[in-house]
Amino acid sequence: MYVVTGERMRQIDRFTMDQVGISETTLMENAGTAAYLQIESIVTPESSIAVLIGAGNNGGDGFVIARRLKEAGFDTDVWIIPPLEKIRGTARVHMDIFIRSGHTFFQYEDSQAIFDRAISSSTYIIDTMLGTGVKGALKAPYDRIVEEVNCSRAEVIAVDLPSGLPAEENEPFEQAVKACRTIILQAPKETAFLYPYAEYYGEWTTADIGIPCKAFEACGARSRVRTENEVRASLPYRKADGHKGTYGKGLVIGGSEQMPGAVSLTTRAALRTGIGLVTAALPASITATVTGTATEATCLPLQSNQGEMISESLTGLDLSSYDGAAIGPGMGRSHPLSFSRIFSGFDGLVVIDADGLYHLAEELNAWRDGRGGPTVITPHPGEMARLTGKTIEDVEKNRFSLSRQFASEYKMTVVLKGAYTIVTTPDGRQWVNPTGNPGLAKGGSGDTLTGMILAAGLQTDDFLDGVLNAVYIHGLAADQLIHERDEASITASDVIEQLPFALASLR
Ligand SMILES: NC(=O)C1=CN([C@@H]2O[C@H](COP(=O)(O)OP(=O)(O)OC[C@H]3O[C@@H](n4cnc5c(N)ncnc54)[C@H](O)[C@@H]3O)[C@@H](O)[C@H]2O)[C@@H](O)CC1
Ligand SMILES: Nc1ncnc2c1ncn2[C@@H]1O[C@H](COP(=O)(O)OP(=O)(O)O)[C@@H](O)[C@H]1O
Ligand SMILES: [K+]
Repeated sequence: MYVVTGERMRQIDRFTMDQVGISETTLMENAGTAAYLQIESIVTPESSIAVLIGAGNNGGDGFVIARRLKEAGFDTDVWIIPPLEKIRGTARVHMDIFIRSGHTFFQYEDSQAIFDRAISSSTYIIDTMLGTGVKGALKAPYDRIVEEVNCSRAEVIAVDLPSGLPAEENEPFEQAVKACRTIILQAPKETAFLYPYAEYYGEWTTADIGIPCKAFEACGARSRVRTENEVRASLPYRKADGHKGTYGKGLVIGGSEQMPGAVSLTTRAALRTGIGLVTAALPASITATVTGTATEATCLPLQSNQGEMISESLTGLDLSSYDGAAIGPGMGRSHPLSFSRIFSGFDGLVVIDADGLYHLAEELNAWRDGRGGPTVITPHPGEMARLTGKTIEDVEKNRFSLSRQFASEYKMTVVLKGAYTIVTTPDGRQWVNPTGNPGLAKGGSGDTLTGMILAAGLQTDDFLDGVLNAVYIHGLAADQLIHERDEASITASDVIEQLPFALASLR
């Protein structure tokens, strides 16, 4: 499933019409019919339905939906919001089909008092006023109507986009329909995965309107949602004759006297994700904490000062016997640490997280040319802000484009965490992760993910599959936990102990 901007969707529509040869009239018929079939399965025969139609093609979809609802015998009132002469092109074609099929409509400008009553007495409102063509703040009368729709008790079903909401990131908006559900046409738009926009969609589904995959590829769509099927298909199996070396030997570098638990979580998560062997490189004074909780791990005690590892202990590390390393969880920030030097001659997977990202930000230029092996960074929005010199607000407003810029500039795979984590490769491919819940918004969740990424990345032929699977399964484990437990009380340790079940559910 692709994720698009409004502009990309327009290019894809145009390609489908001009190069594939499916006319706009057919696409609109498909869109309206696909949306109708979903609406029909939600509404009941007793429902009273109001379809609100705008001037553009979103309104055109509305005419098809309204025609199908009326033909099926549903109690449906159709409200055309703009003056009739504003409805042109393909939307006009479908308006004429609607009229020639013998159906009637109301015009908002002639009967505002009746409109107000209809809005307050309808059980369902179908919002086909504005879609991806919305520009700037809502003009009259849409501003007033959106307010009224949002105050009504009706269940609001938006088509493609809640009217007024932009399709892509970093677009300001003041007002939009707050839908209970949104039926998104063909491909989710970026804002379905960005807050606060995402709240306006309510629950959403997609409706296939017949646009071929080729149109997405030809128009350069590069963002997708990671699906469960893709995770299942790329999940590694244990070979009958496999041994511990087959599944990766990983080094977790981190921990401090102030934060001994982080490296323990990372190590345990790596073990539960199937790594063959894991070693924790950490200040000598905290080895007992880690071995006490991750019995299966081996330790590499490092020299420290004031409870934190020092530069000399890192430069002395011999990485030659490891397939990959994760660095950063709980390591502290008191002493300057340079990673570029220790990893420059290492061609294994490197995952950088937490305090590791603080040290990385101090020497970013040294990473511009990439390394021999893949580098994955896992910033939360605060860490991404520091890495990019932006504010957290800027990061949250530009999650797709900033990830892409950073991944390309520093040749790293960026896992920008948060609700709907986005994974971006240096060549600009992007995946939105659909799993996870606010139960994960708790200290230790990120440390867990880091261990999972290291372990999963060492077990797949392409490390990227491992990264995407780890992000998906981390969220899936948390989603499974909240079936029976309260979201607020799940911990990172619970997530780690759920991993065997989450993995089993994907086999
Ligand atoms: N192009 C295609 O092939 C298809 C498009 N489809 C539908 O078409 C939609 C996009 O159609 P359009 O590009 O016509 O755009 P819209 O239908 O979103 O709206 C454009 C209209 O809204 C008005 N408008 C824009 N900003 C406004 C504001 N701030 N306040 C008040 N009015 C405003 C414009 O003057 C214009 O009349 C999609 O969201 C989808 O629902 C579907 O029919 C499927 C096929
Ligand atoms: N609201 C949410 N919905 C889904 N996932 C979330 C949500 N909040 C946090 N997460 C996930 O939880 C993890 C938190 O990581 P991070 O902030 O680094 O935690 P810590 O540093 O405390 O270990 C990330 O994987 C993030 O995507
Ligand atoms: K709409």
